[in-house]
Amino acid sequence: MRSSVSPTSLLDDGGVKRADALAVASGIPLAELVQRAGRAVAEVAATGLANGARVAVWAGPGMNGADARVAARCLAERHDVSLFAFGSGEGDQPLSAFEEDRYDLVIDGLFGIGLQRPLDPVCTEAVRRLAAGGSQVLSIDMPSGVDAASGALLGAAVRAHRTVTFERRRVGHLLMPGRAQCGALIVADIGMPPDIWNDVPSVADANEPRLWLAALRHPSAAGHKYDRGHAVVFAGPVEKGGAARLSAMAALRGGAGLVTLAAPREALSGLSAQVTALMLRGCDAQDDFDGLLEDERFNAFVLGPGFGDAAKARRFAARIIEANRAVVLDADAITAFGEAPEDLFRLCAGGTGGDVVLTPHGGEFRRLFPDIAGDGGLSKLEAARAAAARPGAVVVFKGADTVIAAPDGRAAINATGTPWLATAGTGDVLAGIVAAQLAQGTPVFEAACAGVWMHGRAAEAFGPGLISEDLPGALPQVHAEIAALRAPGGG
Ligand SMILES: NC(=O)C1=CN([C@@H]2O[C@H](COP(=O)(O)OP(=O)(O)OC[C@H]3O[C@@H](n4cnc5c(N)ncnc54)[C@H](OP(=O)(O)O)[C@@H]3O)[C@@H](O)[C@H]2O)[C@@H](O)CC1
Ligand SMILES: [K+]
Repeated sequence: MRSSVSPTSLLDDGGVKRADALAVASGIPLAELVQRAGRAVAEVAATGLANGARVAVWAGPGMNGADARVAARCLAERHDVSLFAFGSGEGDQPLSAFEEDRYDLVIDGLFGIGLQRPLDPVCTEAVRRLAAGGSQVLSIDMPSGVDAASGALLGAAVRAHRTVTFERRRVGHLLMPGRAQCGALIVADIGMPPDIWNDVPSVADANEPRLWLAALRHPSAAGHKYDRGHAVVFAGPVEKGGAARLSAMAALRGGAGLVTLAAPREALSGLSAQVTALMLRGCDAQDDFDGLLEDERFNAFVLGPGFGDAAKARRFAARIIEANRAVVLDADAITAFGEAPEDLFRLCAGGTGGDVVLTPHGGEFRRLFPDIAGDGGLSKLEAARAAAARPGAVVVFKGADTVIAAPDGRAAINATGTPWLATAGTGDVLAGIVAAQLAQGTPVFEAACAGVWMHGRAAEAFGPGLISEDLPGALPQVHAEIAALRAPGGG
């Protein structure tokens, strides 16, 4: 847990409470914070609402409900507002009287970070009625029913079109399924004194450029291709060559100066018909492989996409790690250790430990870390963090809410990407983009974070209809975006 909160920081309940306490100690009463939060909600709510629009506001028993009551009072100046109360506190009607289909907007202020248990039957019934109708829904802080600490649904939960939170996001805003329940997330500034954040604990970060921008190596005008490293992607049998080729293309577009596809000789002619900027090299016997490792210019490796042969994958992985070279182990290279993951962990512990990136999706994660995956009490963030500590490698736990975790406890949750990324070959591309960062000398955690962000951003830039082959071609736009952020005055 870091003790200094930056804009990428994600807070838990304790962090929010600490921020509140420090703000109070600095002279802002809690009631004033609630006023500011409520006014911020009203401001977001009013966007796009015509005068006289019908608005239903749900108010729960805690401060989430208090925010809702302030918002209701502000909105009542121009709109037709009905307040539905649950638990203590006044309202026009009890929540049990809520009927759907009559409102232009429903504001959900039942529970925020204080929700610790499933919604009770009255709230559950209101959520069911809301879901059955067609109203726009704005949740305050968290959609009620979602656990702010993990993004888990505690039972029935509001599905919002928009969620407005305050100052800093919570883990549940980024982890699925909570993230999907939030809809569009708006972070409102409620004027917390900036210096309080030095004393607020952060549980993790959102994976955004400001987290790793300063660590990226960037091509310089006077630079040479060798300055940007030489990545090697191992290919397997010819019929699986597409995966390694995708990975290698992504490494090149990702910014590696040179990329070599190292393939069995029988696969070379098939590959050579389909590559131009990539270099090819035969790699069958141990001597071929040793030759690669002896040449220090090859400084980042990708092993796994379309590789096949599990025994060979284990051997290659062992030698690369023992040689302390940066490597992304993906797909077949992860599966190869599925029977005996402790062999992989031992290897990582024996090497530098820092320059190994494992990129499991859910199924591969379960095979490598069955006990962690089987612990239903752990969020995806906690699972990734526990996994990274075990082998001493950076773990990229993939999915719609990819978590990147380092052995030293740093962790980030990704927020870029589209549902179109769930298609064959996108994982191969990700491995290549991460390798490109490693080849350029970016430190391993930042390399993994940047690669994951760029991969998702490339998918967003391409848009619907994406297939994995489109991703490398979308990377130039992403590089341009990053370059703009680095320019004086950028982000
Ligand atoms: N800095 C910031 O970000 C700021 C944040 N602010 C706002 O404060 C919110 C957090 O407020 P909070 O701590 O009062 O918690 P909240 O979510 O209202 O719920 C607690 C209440 O619900 C009750 N309860 C819980 N579960 C229940 C269930 N299933 N069924 C029934 N009851 C249940 C629980 O009762 P208890 O568990 O004690 O029995 C308690 O009464 C935060 O989300 C944000 O909106 C701003 O106002 C200021 C600045
Ligand atoms: K809420």
